[in-house]
Amino acid sequence: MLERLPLPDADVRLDPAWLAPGEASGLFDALIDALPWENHVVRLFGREHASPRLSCWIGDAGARYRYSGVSREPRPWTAQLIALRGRLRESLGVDFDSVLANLYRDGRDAMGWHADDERELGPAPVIASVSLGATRRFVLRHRDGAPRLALDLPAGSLLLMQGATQANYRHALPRTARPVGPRINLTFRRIVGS
Ligand SMILES: O=C(O)CCC(=O)C(=O)O
Ligand SMILES: [Fe+2]
Repeated sequence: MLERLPLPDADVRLDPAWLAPGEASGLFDALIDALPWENHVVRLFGREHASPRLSCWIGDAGARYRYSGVSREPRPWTAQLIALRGRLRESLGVDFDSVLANLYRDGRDAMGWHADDERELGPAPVIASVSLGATRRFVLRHRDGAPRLALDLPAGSLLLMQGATQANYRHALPRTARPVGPRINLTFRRIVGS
């Protein structure tokens, strides 16, 4: 069951057990082999850095997307991701056209503070985030500085961010010194007007 979290100026919902444990681990094993994981290079203050994770952008042929300032053509859907997209349509009534897959190999891999507020996603993006593998902490912070909220995202969890969430909050997946195994996160998105 998706439960709405007590965050003002946002609409964030969490189901910690959206997938059964066996389904989540089967999907993790399938995706780690099936997806063409890449180490994207990001430009920061004029310098190029390998981003601290592997990723892969998948979507319908028309779902062009700008990411780190570069317009990307998506990779084609895999059978597992088509099935998962269908499950999300049933659960949420939302038809996603693309998914950004991230692979955090260990606790050194992370994602910095950002909002998924690219123009392509429209004024009130709906983002469905499915986590597989190791549990990692996810943090949200209001653009005013507070409030902030930390959540653990276990394997099989579904986190939904919609409404004014991206306009008013940023989120991140911090590094951790704790020994943690690999984690896959899938953020399903819908490109408005594509
Ligand atoms: O790994 C996560 O849980 C967050 C990923 C994320 O924020 C993104 O892909 O935009
Ligand atoms: Fe994000």
